[in-house]
Amino acid sequence: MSISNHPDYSEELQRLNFTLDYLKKYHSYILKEKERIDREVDYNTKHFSSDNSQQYIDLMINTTFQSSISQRLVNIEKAHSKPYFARVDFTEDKTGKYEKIYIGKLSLMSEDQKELIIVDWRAPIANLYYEGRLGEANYICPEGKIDGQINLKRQHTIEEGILKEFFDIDITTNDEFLQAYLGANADSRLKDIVSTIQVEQNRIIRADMWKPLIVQGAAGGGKTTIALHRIAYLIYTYEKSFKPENFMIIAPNRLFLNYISEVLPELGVDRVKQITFEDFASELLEMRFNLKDPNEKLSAIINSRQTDEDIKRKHLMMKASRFKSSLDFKKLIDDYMRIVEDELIPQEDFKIEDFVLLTYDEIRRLFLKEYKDLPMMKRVNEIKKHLNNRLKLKKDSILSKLQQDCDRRIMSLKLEMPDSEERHRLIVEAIDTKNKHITNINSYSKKAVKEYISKISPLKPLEYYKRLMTTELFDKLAEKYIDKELIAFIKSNQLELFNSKLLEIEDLAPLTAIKYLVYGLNEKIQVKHIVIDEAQDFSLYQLYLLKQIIKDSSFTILGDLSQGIHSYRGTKDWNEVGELVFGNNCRLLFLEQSYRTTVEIMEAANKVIKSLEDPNLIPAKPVIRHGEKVELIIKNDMNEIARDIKEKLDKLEEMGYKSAAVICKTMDECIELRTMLKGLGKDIPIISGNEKEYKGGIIIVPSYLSKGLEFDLVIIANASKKTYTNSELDVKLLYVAMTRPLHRLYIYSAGEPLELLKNI
Ligand SMILES: Nc1ncnc2c1ncn2[C@@H]1O[C@H](COP(=O)(O)OP(=O)(O)OP(=O)(O)O)[C@@H](O)[C@H]1O
Repeated sequence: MSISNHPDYSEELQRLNFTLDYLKKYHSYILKEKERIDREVDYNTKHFSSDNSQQYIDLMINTTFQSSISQRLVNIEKAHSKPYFARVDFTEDKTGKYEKIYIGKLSLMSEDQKELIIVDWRAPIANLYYEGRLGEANYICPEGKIDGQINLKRQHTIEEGILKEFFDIDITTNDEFLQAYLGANADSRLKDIVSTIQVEQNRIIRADMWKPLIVQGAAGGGKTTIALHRIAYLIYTYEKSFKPENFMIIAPNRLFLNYISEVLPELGVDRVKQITFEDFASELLEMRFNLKDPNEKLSAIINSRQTDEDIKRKHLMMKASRFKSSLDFKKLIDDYMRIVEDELIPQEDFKIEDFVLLTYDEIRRLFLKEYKDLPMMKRVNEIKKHLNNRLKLKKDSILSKLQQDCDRRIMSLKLEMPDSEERHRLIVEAIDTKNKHITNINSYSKKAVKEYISKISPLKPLEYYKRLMTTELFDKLAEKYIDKELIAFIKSNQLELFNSKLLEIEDLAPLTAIKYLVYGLNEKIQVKHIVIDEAQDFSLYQLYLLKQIIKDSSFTILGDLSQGIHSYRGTKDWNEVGELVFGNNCRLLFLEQSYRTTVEIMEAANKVIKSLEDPNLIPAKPVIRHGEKVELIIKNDMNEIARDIKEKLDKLEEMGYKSAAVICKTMDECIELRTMLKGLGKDIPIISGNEKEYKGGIIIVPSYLSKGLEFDLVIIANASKKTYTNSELDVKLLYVAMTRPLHRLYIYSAGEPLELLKNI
């Protein structure tokens, strides 16, 4: 039925036109306001006088206002094309008031401030749309729980300000809206999902900010999307207490950051810190470094063409990585820092001439006990204050003691010796000696503290780390955790890295810990809530460190253990994270439903991951969206496969798809296949992980770099027995690759395929 025949059509049309008119009026009002503020800021900046404190305050307020009004203007402009996406009619039990709530991405009040024309999706009342069903419902707002009845739930499709469709629903689950959304093609950027957020996702978005939250989410469960919506929600809810700059999302690489870059602006939020762990560590360390590509290690581990020597080295590499990522390594660093701490203060009293002002024991007590909670160099600052105070306090009494000693000496000379030249000489000598002491003390006291403190010479964090990792000290401290072979391997590997002026990702947590313990945190860092995506690849040490150093910050940690392809250094069990990082004071929530792909593809991927028989790896439940069966195509060699892939990709548009990825296990295989395809006249770029932007279209990508991304169609280039094994890592890589497509999955095999694929 055409919507124009719907009994409510004219009401809905009228409402839309009214809203659009109102938005236009509001837009020109805000624009005028913005122009006024711009003029004021401009005037105050040009005529700024540092003596005028009121002017300074006005300027500060107006500049803050300037940026929020600009954001508001952008949001209003965006709302012109789609001012709202849903309506909920709600009758409040207590007052009997019947409200028609239109939900959009921003809130809009009527001029008299009496009516909400659009309610922001993040407002408490909007929760009715996400969680409530027709009939009895309630929502929680600052005034408490509001009970009532939902009389209508309606979804609207509005494009460019034109009402295309609307339909009524009960629960916001697997409805037509969601189906239409999921059936669409993959973009080169992740998109917002405000109109189709599901109940399990909504609970994560709206969970209490102050309780650390860990989310185990299936592939395609919406973790990344939800992480960004949660940030937008928290910024809205805590608008009065925090600025967007206080929120930070840590993502695996810059390509991924680019992929997610449009969601927050779409949600009307900007200035949120979006960063990789490497870049954040660089900010914390206040230093630049060259990082060895972590994927190089992974490539070496997963390379299928290996000699016995390679295999031995690979095992050592994994063990070394696991140790350097563990909390045992944290303990080792703590032990080391205790040695550093012990050596830092000079083993001498603080004195002037022979007068002891503060004993070494007293200084040591201040350093190790009194100020033990401060970073070492901050403790030194406190000690400096003590030394200065003690000097001020004691100097006069030292001087008067010298005077008294001298007077006493003169008196006794006078009593004991007859007046003689000798007595005169001795008296003059006593006075000279006293005066010399006084001059010495006066001049030395000016620099005494400085001199004492200058004997404290801390190294730079990297120097401390090098000292530990390349000397006997490491053998001594590490022997209680690991064997000699591993100690030797770690040291020689570390030396190689230092000689090439490189660090590896496992070095960043210990280095940052050293910096933090010796110097403290960069004070410009003002993060209050940290969201970590793909957190399964974070080590316990990394998570522990973030929790330790950003003390009053709260956390949302999202990941999927089934995709833990760096599990030799990453996390294998969320309960362990909960216990060891958060002392069990956290919530663990699950996203079991997968929205990305079809039932057919998800079922095939589940069969693969289930082969690991790990109870921590929970299979994903696909949303009911059917598609073509997964095709396993066996060819004789890669040349045949390349020819077939070319044919498929040539038909991409014909099949109605926009994006496709050819996924190989390793980078070497990508390069090989690319050359073959080029020889066939098909030039496809390879994603190497260093790109700053993903432009969509067709790409070749190694399995480990495809994580987090999605494509309409995916081709796994070669899942033969020779390429993949049944090892945990290989199975997870295959699982990651298989869960990237939205619509179609082809798996090729040169020769016999991996056994566990045979029954898909
Ligand atoms: N409620 C929803 N409504 C519409 N689309 C959704 C919903 N939830 C997730 N999606 C879509 O599902 C896809 C997967 O989302 P996302 O990439 O956030 O998941 P993920 O859990 O991070 O996946 P992975 O771990 O596999 O990388 C995206 O296209 C996203 O838009």
